[in-house]
Amino acid sequence: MGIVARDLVKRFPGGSGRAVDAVSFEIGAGELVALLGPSGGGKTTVLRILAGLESPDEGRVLLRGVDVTDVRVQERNIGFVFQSYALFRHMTVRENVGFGLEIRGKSRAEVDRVVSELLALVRLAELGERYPHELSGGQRQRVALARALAPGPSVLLLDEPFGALDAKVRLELREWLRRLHEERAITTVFVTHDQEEALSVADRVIVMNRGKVEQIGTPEDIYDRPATAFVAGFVGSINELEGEVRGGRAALGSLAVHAPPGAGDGTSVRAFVRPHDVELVGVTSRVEQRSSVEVATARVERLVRVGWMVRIELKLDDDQPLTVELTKDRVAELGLAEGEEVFVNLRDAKLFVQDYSI
Ligand SMILES: Nc1ncnc2c1ncn2[C@@H]1O[C@H](COP(=O)(O)OP(=O)(O)OP(=O)(O)O)[C@@H](O)[C@H]1O
Repeated sequence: MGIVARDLVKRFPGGSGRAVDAVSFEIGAGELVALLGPSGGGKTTVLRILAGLESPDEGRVLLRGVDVTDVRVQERNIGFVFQSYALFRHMTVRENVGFGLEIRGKSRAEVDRVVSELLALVRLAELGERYPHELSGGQRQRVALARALAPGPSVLLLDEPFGALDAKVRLELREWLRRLHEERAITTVFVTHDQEEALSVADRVIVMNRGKVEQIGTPEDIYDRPATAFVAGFVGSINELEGEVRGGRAALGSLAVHAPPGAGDGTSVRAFVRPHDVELVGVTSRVEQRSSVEVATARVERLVRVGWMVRIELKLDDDQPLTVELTKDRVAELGLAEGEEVFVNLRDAKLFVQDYSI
């Protein structure tokens, strides 16, 4: 096992409760895992406890099978990269990457060899003599990663490593991190509040909220089988509908979907619906027949064009909002316009009765 966190608890003086509340997980050697959650959820604190920068009030940390809870940060053999990990400004790229090796007393030849190898790995071989201010943000983060990798850590911890970069660079670095991981397979944990980043890069995702682990699973588990209402709402959903079980069906305004098993009539339910699970059948005045008994009517409140996608904000008969995303071509084909009435249908919904999920 690469990393084991066992029942970690952390309270901060003056804090209102537990910043980290009985957090346990196991990360396999060579796994790439995302710690995902909203701001203040406890992700950074967990990462700092793994690193040894913070000590837990309770619980243990094991790295490669060894209990390191009481081992100092310098002796944990960990590499870190933080969001704004400042490089040494007066040092070139090569000197920055080699710094950790120099202070460990490695020979000049050894430092040169490792630095060249890492600069090739992070695709910066040509820029070794530059200074940090002569690099782009994305290049600087790659230097920070090379520097973290230089001493040969067994674990790499990244705290929002791409958080400060613009969307395009973030996307490139994500792919690059995935490739780097395929080449090196160092056990890696990265913190992010960006669900897309977590789902597209990680082997597994740990979702945290209010100091607790909500779910641990593969990106598919998290997206397709959310364990809690929090996960369903945080990952991928922008529609939340309320309703109740009636006649064996979950009635969500004028829509109806399968009811959670065992939920009797009158049970209140919350449904989370992905925008692509809403089917927009057509404009009522132009559709001859309802294609299914489950189809409901809704009014188009707003059409928001975002690149080649159009976000369609609907209002159901009972005034609950519902958002659909379609391509521009599909919107043109359907002849959608604000103020029109349309037929909608739900292909899928994640239903929760309090904490109970199906
Ligand atoms: N040094 C500290 N002293 C007091 N409270 C702290 C300290 N560090 C974190 N906290 C509190 O602990 C809770 C968890 O914070 P943490 O930074 O771990 O969350 P996070 O999920 O990483 O959020 P973010 O994405 O905003 O960094 C928050 O309520 C925060 O205010």
